[in-house]
Amino acid sequence: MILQTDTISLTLQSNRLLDDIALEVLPGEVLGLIGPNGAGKSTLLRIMAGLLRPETGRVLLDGQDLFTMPPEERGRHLAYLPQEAPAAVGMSVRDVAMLGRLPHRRTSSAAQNETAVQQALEAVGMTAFADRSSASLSGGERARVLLARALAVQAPILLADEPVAALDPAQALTVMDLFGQCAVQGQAIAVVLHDLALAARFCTRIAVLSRGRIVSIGTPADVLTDALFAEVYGVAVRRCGEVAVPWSLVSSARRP
Ligand SMILES: Nc1ncnc2c1ncn2[C@@H]1O[C@H](COP(=O)(O)OP(=O)(O)OP(=O)(O)O)[C@@H](O)[C@H]1O
Repeated sequence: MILQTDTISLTLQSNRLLDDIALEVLPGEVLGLIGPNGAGKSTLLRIMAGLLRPETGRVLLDGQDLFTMPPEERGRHLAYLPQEAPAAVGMSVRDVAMLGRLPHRRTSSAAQNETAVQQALEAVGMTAFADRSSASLSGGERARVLLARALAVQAPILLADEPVAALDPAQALTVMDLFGQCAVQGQAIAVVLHDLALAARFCTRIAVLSRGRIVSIGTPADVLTDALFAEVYGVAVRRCGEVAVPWSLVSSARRP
């Protein structure tokens, strides 16, 4: 399945949050969405997930307007991992992951749902935690359970908002590698990241948002240039091999 945004714009409280965003997420790719704080990444992802209506423009799923689709059908096609989620008090880790199966409640058997949840918990290394209260988890463990909930949907499109922000380097690598495997199996993945080294390593394409506009899109090598770091983030970088390390501020006045 292909997810497209067709020149999306959104203004809230006189703020132009998104401006003419035309983007597509293709099967087999991990599309990284990067950009400074407040650039509009989460807002864009929420619109792409059908959780927020754009002011103008459309979101198309294989050519069909996402907002005309029955919510359960949309939920089977698109899995969304939010940047933050309230603690699921009173629910076990397995229960939280099972929430990912809600869009399938009329179309899948209990055994299919159970298998999907088991596979998702295993993929994020949380099988041993299945019976634990989700409220008792560490921040990184909670993030992995939320990812398991999204994986349990088994949707052709996965939209993940900062899925590795709370993870240690080994867990972050594991999750990004998992996204790569999902893409190889044909899923279309869009992921918001602040870790540009991980974006460079694992994303097949990167789109850069700044002040609600896409200012650059392409392969990591094409996009993550020194000029981009200076223009968009206002930082100078030093190169350690292939990795660009933010080193000093160049112009705080240019930052959003
Ligand atoms: N309901 C709203 N009304 C007005 N402004 C809003 C609203 N929701 C979000 N914004 C603003 O829109 C901008 C984009 O927010 P968004 O969360 O999409 O940014 P982001 O790129 O994901 O940032 P971050 O990297 O900090 O998570 C921010 O300046 C935010 O304050």
